[in-house]
Amino acid sequence: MSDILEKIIATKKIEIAHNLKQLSLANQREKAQTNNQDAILKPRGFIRAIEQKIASGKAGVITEIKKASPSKGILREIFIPSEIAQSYEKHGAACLSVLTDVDYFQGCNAYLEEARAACNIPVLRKDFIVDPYQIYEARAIGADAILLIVACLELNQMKELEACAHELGLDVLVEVHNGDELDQALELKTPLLGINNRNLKTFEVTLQTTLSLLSSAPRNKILVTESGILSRADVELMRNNHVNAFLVGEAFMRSADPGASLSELFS
Ligand SMILES: O=P(O)(O)OC[C@@H](O)[C@@H](O)c1c[nH]c2ccccc12
Repeated sequence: MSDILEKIIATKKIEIAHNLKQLSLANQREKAQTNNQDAILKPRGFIRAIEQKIASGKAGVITEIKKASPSKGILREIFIPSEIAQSYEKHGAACLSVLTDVDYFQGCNAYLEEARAACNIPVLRKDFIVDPYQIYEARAIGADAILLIVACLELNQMKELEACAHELGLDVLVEVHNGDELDQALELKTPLLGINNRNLKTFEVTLQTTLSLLSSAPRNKILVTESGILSRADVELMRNNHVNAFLVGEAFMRSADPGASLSELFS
């Protein structure tokens, strides 16, 4: 595991222990199950939304709501998740990804709740998930999908977390950085496979990461290229290589009008 990831996970474990004292696992699960019975809060199909965009010949873009990151610091001073969500939806985003990590990304659960309430598209809880508690919590705050990062999980643990998510009706995005991680990710059921172009050890970003793993990914997977998509040339390079799903944050967060930048990048 890389240094920064190790640090984040150590902090995360303290956060989980703290949250468990505020709200028990049983209570968190009950909230999640109550949401599944609610017309507005029940899961919106995350994978389906991406598939529909791709089937209509468009890119399936997961647009991110992220105030800051460990590698770049503050990305956006005036940060209103509900407005950003509406702007993304209006300009054709397939889904949202909302950072809920407090300590390293300046996110929070309320941002996800606000963003989801302001739109009709599915929302991924972008966080560092290492415990089923966080999956119940994700559903309890209205998330439609979760992220599992292979670099910070054992295979058995990952399978357990995936099963927990699926039981709650959550979709799963599994994230890899290299071939070894890809092999592990293929042991999961989810068809949604994210390739992160950011090296978590050096923070170096290269789209080569996605290109180099393409030939190892089975055709039945939906590949999502993640991080460092900044220009139309980047988008074109990916689409020419049949990568049609994208996860983009920084390029939109630095823009005065995130939705307008989405249109510019993908029109
Ligand atoms: O802001 P960018 O370079 O467009 O990247 C978005 C997204 O890929 C990135 O935020 C990310 C990918 N995987 C993560 C895991 C945790 C936190 C953040 C991430």
